[in-house]
Amino acid sequence: MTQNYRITLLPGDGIGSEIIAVAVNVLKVVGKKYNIQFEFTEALIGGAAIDATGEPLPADSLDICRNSDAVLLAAIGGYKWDSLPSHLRPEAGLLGLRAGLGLFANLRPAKILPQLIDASSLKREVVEGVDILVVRELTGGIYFGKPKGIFETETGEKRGVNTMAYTESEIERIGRVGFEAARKRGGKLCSVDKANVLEVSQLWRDRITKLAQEYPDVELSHMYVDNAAMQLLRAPKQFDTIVTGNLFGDILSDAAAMLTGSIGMLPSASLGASGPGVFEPVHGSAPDIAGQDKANPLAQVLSAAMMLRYGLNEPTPADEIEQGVLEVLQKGDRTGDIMSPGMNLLGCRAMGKALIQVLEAK
Ligand SMILES: NC(=O)c1ccc[n+]([C@@H]2O[C@H](COP(=O)([O-])OP(=O)(O)OC[C@H]3O[C@@H](n4cnc5c(N)ncnc54)[C@H](O)[C@@H]3O)[C@@H](O)[C@H]2O)c1
Ligand SMILES: CC(C)[C@H](C(=O)O)[C@@H](O)C(=O)O
Ligand SMILES: [Mg+2]
Repeated sequence: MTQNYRITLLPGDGIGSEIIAVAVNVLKVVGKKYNIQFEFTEALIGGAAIDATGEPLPADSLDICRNSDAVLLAAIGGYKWDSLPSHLRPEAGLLGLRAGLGLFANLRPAKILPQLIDASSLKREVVEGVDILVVRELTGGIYFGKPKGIFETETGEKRGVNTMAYTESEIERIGRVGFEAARKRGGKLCSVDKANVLEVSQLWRDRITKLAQEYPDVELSHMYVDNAAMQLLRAPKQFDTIVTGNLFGDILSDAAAMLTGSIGMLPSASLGASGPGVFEPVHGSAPDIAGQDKANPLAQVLSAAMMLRYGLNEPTPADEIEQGVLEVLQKGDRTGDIMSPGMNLLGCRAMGKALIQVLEAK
C-alpha cells in the first residue's frame, strides 16, 4: 500500500531554493523505494514573502503548513531586508511560524561523523565520539517575552527592550522533552541557564530540579551558559543531552556545529504537542554564497531525514538517507565548508547528484 504525505516546502531566501531542491530529490528517491508518495506544496516565507505580499508570513502560508503532515523549511533572511523594523523582517516570519504551529521543542543534534573529523575546528581526540543533542525551548523566553520594543524615555532617548520570561509550565514541558530524550540516549541531562544572575533562570533551575524526581534514571546536572559555551569547546564529550532556553539554545547550537565540522551539516526538528512539525537546518540563508552553487545541502537533507523519523514516523527511509550521507562522505565528496586536502570538491548540485547515486545503488 502506498503511503501519502502532504509536505509543505518553504524554500525562503538565500541558498534556500538550492538546498531544498536537493532534499526534495532525495525524498523522491527514497519515497519510490519505500512506497511513499509525497505531495509537495510550496509556500512563501521570509524575504521572498515580503517581496511578494509585504508580509514575512502570509496567512495563506501558515494555513498551508497547518494543513500538511510536515513542513520542510530551508532558511530565511538576507541583507536586503536588514533595515526593516524587527516585526517586519524575514525573521519575524520564522518566529510567527514557530509560534503559530506551537513548536515549543527544537531538537538540534550535533554528532561528529568519523569522515569529517579533519574538518572540525578542534583536535581529533577532543571531538572523536561527540554526540550531543541540544533541546532548545522555541516559543518562549526573550524572543517572545513582553514588554518588547523600542520606546522613548522621559528624556527623549530611545530605549530598546526585550523581556526574558518563562512560566513554570513552559519550563516543565520543555524539561520533559529533555529528560525523555536523555533517557533514550546516554542517560545524562545538562540544564543550561544563568541562575547566578537571572530570576527567570532561578525558576528554570528550580523547576528542572523538581522534575528530575520523576526521572531517577537520568543524571541531571546544571551549568551556567557562559561556562557551557566554554566547556562545549574544551571537552564536548562530557555532554549527552542539553536542555536550555530559546536564546541560549540558539547560541550553543551554532557553537556545537563547529565541533562537527560545519554548520552546513546540522539538521533540526521543531515539534509541538500535536500537529505538523517544521524540519530545518540550524544554519541560515548564507547570503554570502547564495546563487553560487556552493552551499552544503546535507543539513537540509538530514533535516528531511528528521522529518521522516520524527514527523512522519518513517524511521527506515530516514536511516537510509543518513546512511547515504555517510557513504557519500566516505567516498571523499565534499562541499567547500567541509573540504579537506585530498577530497573531491563539489558544488551543491553535484553533491546532491552524488548522494542520489549512492541512494539509488542501495
Ligand atoms: N532558520 C533560519 O532560517 C535562519 C537561521 C540562522 C540565520 N538566519 C538568517 O540568515 C541570514 C544570514 O545569517 P548569518 O550569516 O548570521 O548565518 P548563516 O548560518 O546564514 O551563515 C553563517 C556562515 O555559515 C555559512 N553557511 C551557512 N550555511 C551553509 C551551508 N549550508 N553551506 C555552506 N556554508 C554555509 C555562510 O556562508 C556564512 O559564512 C540572517 O538574515 C539570519 O537572520 C536564518
Ligand atoms: C533567524 C533566527 C530567528 C533563528 C533563531 O534565532 O531562532 C536562527 O538563528 C535559528 O537558529 O533558527
Ligand atoms: Mg541560530
